Amino acid sequence: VRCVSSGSVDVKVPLNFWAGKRQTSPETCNKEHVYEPATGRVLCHLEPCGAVEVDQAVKAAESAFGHWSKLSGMERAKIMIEAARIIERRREEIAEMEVVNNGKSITEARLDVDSARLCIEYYAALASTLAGQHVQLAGGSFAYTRREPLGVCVGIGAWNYPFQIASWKSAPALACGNSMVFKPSPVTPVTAVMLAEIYAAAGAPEGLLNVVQGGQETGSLLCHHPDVAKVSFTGSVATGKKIMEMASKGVKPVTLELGGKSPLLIFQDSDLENAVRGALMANFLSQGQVCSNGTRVFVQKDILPEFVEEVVKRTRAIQIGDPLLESTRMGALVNRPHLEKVLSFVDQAKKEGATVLCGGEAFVPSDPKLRGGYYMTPCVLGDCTDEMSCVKEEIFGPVMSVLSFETEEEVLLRANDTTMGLAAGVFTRDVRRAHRVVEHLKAGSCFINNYNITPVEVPFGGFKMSGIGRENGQVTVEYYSQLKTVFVEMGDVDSLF
Ligand SMILES: NC(=O)c1ccc[n+]([C@@H]2O[C@H](COP(=O)([O-])OP(=O)(O)OC[C@H]3O[C@@H](n4cnc5c(N)ncnc54)[C@H](O)[C@@H]3O)[C@@H](O)[C@H]2O)c1
Ligand SMILES: C[N+](C)(C)CCCC=O
Repeated sequence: VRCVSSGSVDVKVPLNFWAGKRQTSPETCNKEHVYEPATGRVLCHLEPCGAVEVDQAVKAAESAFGHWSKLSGMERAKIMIEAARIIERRREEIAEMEVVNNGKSITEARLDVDSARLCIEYYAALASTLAGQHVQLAGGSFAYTRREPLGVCVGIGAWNYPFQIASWKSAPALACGNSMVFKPSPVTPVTAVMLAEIYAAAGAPEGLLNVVQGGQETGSLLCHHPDVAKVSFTGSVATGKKIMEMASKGVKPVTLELGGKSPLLIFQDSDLENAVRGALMANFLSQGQVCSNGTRVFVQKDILPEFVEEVVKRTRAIQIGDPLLESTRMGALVNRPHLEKVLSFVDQAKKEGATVLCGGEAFVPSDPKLRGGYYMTPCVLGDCTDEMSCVKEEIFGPVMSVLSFETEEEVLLRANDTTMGLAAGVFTRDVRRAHRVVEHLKAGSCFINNYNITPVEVPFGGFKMSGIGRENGQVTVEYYSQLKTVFVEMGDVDSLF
C-alpha cells in the first residue's frame, strides 16, 4: 500500500544530522527551496550549514572515530548488517522519499535502495577480512603491515542517486573503521539523513555518519577542514577539479566519480533485440541523468535502419508520468533549470543538423497536479556527427545520439575521442571482437552485451577526466585505509656509527 502520493508530501523534519540526532541550523535567513520534481511544488526548505555546524559535525565524527576504529571488523559488521536489515524493512518508505525528492520512477528507486543495502552488506562482509602482511627479514627479524583507517572522511554527493551515493561512499568508509560527514546535493537533501538515522538505530556510535546540508560553500568548508582526512566526491568534472585543488592544500586523498560521455558500439553481428534493450538501458534510466550513460550510440552501417526503427518504436512507448505509479517508466527531471538545459541541447542539435527521430519536447501530463512538473519526452537523435555538441557534451538527460560507423578500427578511434572515460559498451556475437574492442576502449567500466549494470562486488569508476579511484568492489578498501609498516628487530642494532 502506497504511503504517499505525488503532491501530498511536506518534509518538515530537520535535514541536518550529527552527534546521533537531527539538528536544525540557526541559518534561517539562508533557507532555500527544495522542489518536488513530479509536481513543481516546494517540498521542504534547506538549511545550509556554515562553519560552526560543519565544525560540530566533524567533531562528532572525530569522537565516533575514536570508538569505532578500535572495534574489530566483526563488531563493525554486526552494526552494518543491522543497518542493512533496517533498510530492507524500510525499503518502500525510502524509495518513496527518493521519488518525491528526485523525480525518478518508484521502480528504479526501489532498485537504488536495494543497491545501497547490498553495498552495506558487501562491505560488512569485508570488514573482518581487512588485514596486513607478515614479511620475514634477515636474522629472524620481520616486518608486518597494519591496515588502518584514515579518520574522518567527507562524502559529497550528486542529485541523481541520492541514497545510493550516500551508501556507496559510507559503507566502505565505515567498514574500514572511518567515520563520515556526508553532504548531499542541495537539490536532493531528503534521503541521506534517513541513512544516518538508520545507522544510529542500528547501534552505531553517535557521530559515525553525519549529514550536513548545503551547497558549494558548505562543501568547501568540509574540503578545507583541517580534521578531515579524505574527500570522496561524486559530481561534475568542473566541481571535481575544485575539490582536488581544495584537498591538495591539506594533501588529502580524493576519490572523484565524475561525468561521462560514454560510447556504446553496436556491431552488425549483434543480437539486435539485446542491442536495442542495451541502448535503452544505456540512455533512459533515471530520465537519462546517469553518469555512466552510453549516450553516443555507434551503430554499424548495415543494421542502422533496423536498429533505429526498433529503438524509436520502444522509446515512443516509454510511459512518462507520475513517478509514484507502478506503470511509469520515466518520471520527471530533477528541476526546471536542468529540464531547460536538456531541451536546449535538443534545439542546438537540430541547429547543428541532427534529426529528431522522436521526443525531445517538454511533456505536460494530463493529471492536473503534475502540470508544474519537469517532464520531457525521451529523445533519439539521428544523423549525428562527431563534432555536434550533443555528441561532445554530457547532456545528463534522456537524449540518445545515434551515429553510424563502418569499421572496428574507425569506431574505436571515434569512441575514444573524448576527454572522459567513465564507461563504454560493445554488442557483438563475436567473442574475440568483444574482448579486442574492450581492450582498446579507454573507459573504467566496459560492458560486453549489456549496459549500466553495477553489481556492488565490482569496482566502478572512471579513466581520464571521469575520475580518480574506484567505488565498490574489494579495491575500494585501498581508498579508505592506509598501511602502517612495523619493523621488528630480533637481534642487535647494526650501527654504522
Ligand atoms: N561518476 C559517478 O559515479 C557519478 C555519479 C553521479 C553523478 N555524476 C556526475 O555528477 C554530475 C551531476 O551532478 P551535480 O549537478 O550534482 O554535480 P555538481 O558538481 O554540480 O555537484 C555535486 C556536489 O558538489 C557540491 N559542490 C558544488 N560546488 C562545490 C564546491 N566548490 N566545493 C565543494 N562542493 C561543491 C554540490 O553541492 C553537490 O553536492 C554529472 O556530471 C554526472 O555525470 C557522476
Ligand atoms: C545506473 N547505475 C547503474 C545504477 C549507475 C549509477 C551510478 C551513476 O550515476
